[in-house]
Amino acid sequence: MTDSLVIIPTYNEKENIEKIIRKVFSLSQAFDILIVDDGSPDGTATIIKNLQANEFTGRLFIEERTGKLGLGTAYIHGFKWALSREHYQYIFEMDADFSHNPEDLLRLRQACVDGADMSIGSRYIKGVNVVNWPMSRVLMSYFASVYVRFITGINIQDATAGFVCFSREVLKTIPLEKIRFVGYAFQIEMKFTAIKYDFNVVEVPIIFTDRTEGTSKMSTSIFKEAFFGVIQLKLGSIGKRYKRN
Ligand SMILES: Nc1nc2c(ncn2[C@@H]2O[C@H](COP(=O)(O)OP(=O)(O)O[C@H]3O[C@H](CO)[C@@H](O)[C@H](O)[C@@H]3O)[C@@H](O)[C@H]2O)c(=O)[nH]1
Repeated sequence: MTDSLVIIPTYNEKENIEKIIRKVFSLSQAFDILIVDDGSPDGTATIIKNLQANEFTGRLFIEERTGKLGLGTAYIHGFKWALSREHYQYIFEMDADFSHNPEDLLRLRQACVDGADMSIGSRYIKGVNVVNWPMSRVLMSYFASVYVRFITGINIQDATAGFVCFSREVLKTIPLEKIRFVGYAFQIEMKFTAIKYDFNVVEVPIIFTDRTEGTSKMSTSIFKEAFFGVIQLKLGSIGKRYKRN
């Protein structure tokens, strides 16, 4: 039984999903995987269920939801699933499309073993480590983090990062039912809230490589949610007490 669970949300990832599952299971550290699939019309779930039944029973899990409900709620669903199983001490967020290198799971885990409560795979600690994104997307993502720092005051270089290791304690403490954002603002909200609860959040440098298979689900509404969401987060935190039980 392993203490580490990687949660991977999926929507139409049939080109990537089998490869990423095999890669995670080939690592030197044992990880379980939970996929949260939103009824992908391309049949992603069928691929996962076959692997689960034929090769990876007891290590690979799937939660299926009916329809595209967003990245944030997929992770909240996965976090609750993980918390209901006592043995998971390190719970990860990772994309399905290899933009996050699964090898880096080991470094993220080690940062938490060494004392961090939450470790973030960060593209912007030492310059800009993004491969194959158009310049417009790099600039948007980089300046999104500058904007988040400016408005919220949190000292995180990569505020929208989606490659994260949480210690169990962080997910037990953050009131998950109050996390309100569903797109990339969700990533900002989780980091902001963990810092407000005074957890030790560290950034680990990674190289982010844009997907070569499948398509991004980034949209204008997700961008807008993040832009205005940051202001809402800041205003909503004023006068609020973040007290651990
Ligand atoms: N279940 C579910 N999964 C989803 C949904 N939307 C996206 N996903 C899954 O979430 C992962 C990331 O989605 P992408 O659409 O590939 O994200 P991206 O545009 O490459 O965004 C990257 O950059 C963002 C901003 O920096 C990051 O916030 C994000 O995590 C990711 O690393 C993929 O595994 C994708 O299948 C959804 O509504 N439901």
